[in-house]
Amino acid sequence: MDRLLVLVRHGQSDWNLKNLFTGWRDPELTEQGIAEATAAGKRLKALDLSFGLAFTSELSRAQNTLKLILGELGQPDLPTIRDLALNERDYGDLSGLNKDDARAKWGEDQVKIWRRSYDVPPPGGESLKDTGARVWPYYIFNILPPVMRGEKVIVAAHGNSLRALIMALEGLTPAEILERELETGVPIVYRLNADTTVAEKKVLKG
Ligand SMILES: O=C(O)[C@@H](CO)OP(=O)(O)O
Repeated sequence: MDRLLVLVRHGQSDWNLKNLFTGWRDPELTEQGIAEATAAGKRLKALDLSFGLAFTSELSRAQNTLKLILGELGQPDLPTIRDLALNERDYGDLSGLNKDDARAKWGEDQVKIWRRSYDVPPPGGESLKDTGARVWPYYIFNILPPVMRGEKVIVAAHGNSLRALIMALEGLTPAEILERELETGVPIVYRLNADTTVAEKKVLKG
């Protein structure tokens, strides 16, 4: 049975372009982001992939990325479940601030800790661990069952909500996840073993 799971971070958003902490704020895709999502759809189509079910967050950059991908695949009406559990990590008080301005104010090291450490939350926001505490149960109870039934699932979400998922899926340590970056609009294709571990992983870069 093909236990297929595709994870894709949304295409470039307006706030990615402006270098602003985004979190739960809801900017649109840029033209480049639209092109990235379209290209992601074409790459999945070139592999002859089609899906039985899609998941996305409550944020429009992820929803619109999914829509563009499904359009390319000729599956615009694919059943899609949206859930807050897949939203980006909440950046709290940093949301809306420029990342370079934050480095100038608090220092490179502190900003890296807020952005990439496992368990240090930014003021008023979530750490990656906090994000994992909502993403991972959602994965186990909602996403994994259809994957294991062979329904072929695509998840369009966010840099940090997907890093939290990937950490558990690939069994990465806090030190390993610190260095893991996800590019916008690049699908990661997983095939799972019968025991839910990863059998195969392919990153679909252009
Ligand atoms: O701003 C954000 O919400 C995220 C993703 O774009 O940024 P970072 O790379 O700092 O985690």
